[in-house]
Amino acid sequence: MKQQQEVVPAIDRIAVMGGGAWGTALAVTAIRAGRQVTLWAREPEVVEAIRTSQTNPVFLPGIELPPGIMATTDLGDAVREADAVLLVVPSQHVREACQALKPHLSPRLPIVICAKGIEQDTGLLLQSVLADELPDHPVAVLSGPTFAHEVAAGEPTAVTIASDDVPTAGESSLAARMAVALGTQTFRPYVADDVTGVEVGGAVKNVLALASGMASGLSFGANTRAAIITRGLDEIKRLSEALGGRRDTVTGLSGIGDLTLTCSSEQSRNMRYGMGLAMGRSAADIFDGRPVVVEGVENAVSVTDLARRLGVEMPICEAVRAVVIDGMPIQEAVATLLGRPFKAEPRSIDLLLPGPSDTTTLIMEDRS
Ligand SMILES: NC(=O)C1=CN([C@@H]2O[C@H](COP(=O)(O)OP(=O)(O)OC[C@H]3O[C@@H](n4cnc5c(N)ncnc54)[C@H](OP(=O)(O)O)[C@@H]3O)[C@@H](O)[C@H]2O)C=CC1
Ligand SMILES: O=C(CO)COP(=O)(O)O
Repeated sequence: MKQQQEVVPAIDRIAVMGGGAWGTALAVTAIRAGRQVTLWAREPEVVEAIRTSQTNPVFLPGIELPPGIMATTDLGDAVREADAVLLVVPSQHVREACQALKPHLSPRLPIVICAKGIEQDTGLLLQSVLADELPDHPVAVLSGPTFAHEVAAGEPTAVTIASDDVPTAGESSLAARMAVALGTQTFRPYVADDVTGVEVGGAVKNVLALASGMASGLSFGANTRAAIITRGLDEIKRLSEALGGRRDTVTGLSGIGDLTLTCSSEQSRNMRYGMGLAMGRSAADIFDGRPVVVEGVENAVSVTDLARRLGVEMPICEAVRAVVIDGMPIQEAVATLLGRPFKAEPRSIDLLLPGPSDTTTLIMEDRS
């Protein structure tokens, strides 16, 4: 008997869950790509502003939104007609967002994780949070070097979209279909299948950006930043491999791409937060009292908890945790980091290095 082939519908109607900077920028992108877009936001004032003035002054000030974004505070309305949902709430709220979404979703509606992080209470990647809460829904992850303002302004940007569904003959993977749905001349998705590697890159780079910001705040220059990026990439690679991610994913947009971006620009909230802390400023002062997500703070805990459990060494992330969670003075954290025994690069090579008792104690200069 001839088997009937499943017809996979094109993705045209997109629901965006989250009216922050990134959710709004992705809604703009989807409109530019010719999609129908409904954006759900918690805040009635965000919805009102998008409807009446085509702006989101709370989270994306200075950007005029294109016409066509339907905004709502009603989740059911947002996803009723959708062909796919972009999940763009902060990482620690992904589980509750899935629980809220669940009663409104049609069967097998694809979900695209656009947040970057690891759940603190469980140490789970967000794909596993979705597997817990929405097990019957295909999942993709969108990540990469993407400051929301630049994306919304239409500046050329490249991203990774990953899904690990195995396409059968004549079908494309979810990641490939999402790439077609969202891609434009200025927003260029690259398709991948290493969901774990892509997720780990996005979660860990936020913690490393705090370190880069702290270094800048201490007036350390380009050498220190390059060291943080390079050795930080090694931390991403180790954690990713321990979780089953592919080795070469770190060289892509969601790895070195996003890490370089976030560790090098004060547009990054994580980098700015680290800088501010090193200059003795409070969180409220750093962001002028605005509601801003700094993923690296909670993720300093989730990343290092997970790494400890897996026996993966992540010294820069550990130093960031010591500062932002345990209150260690930044100078002391830097001294601890630099005072470790010397290491081989790459770690796999067999070099006879002196043990800790032979290692000279490095004295940090006081730069305050
Ligand atoms: N901004 C960027 O350039 C990029 C951000 N990302 C990632 O996107 C995610 C969202 O960040 P971003 O949009 O920038 O953050 P914003 O700070 O701009 O906004 C966060 C949004 O999430 C909402 N929110 C907070 N808690 C909940 C919750 N429990 N349920 C539902 N919504 C909630 C906020 O609403 P409320 O004000 O009511 O709390 C707000 O609308 C993060 O994981 C970030 O790392 C990824 C790439 C680029
Ligand atoms: O993820 C981002 C860029 O890719 C945004 O970084 P911040 O959250 O540090 O602003």
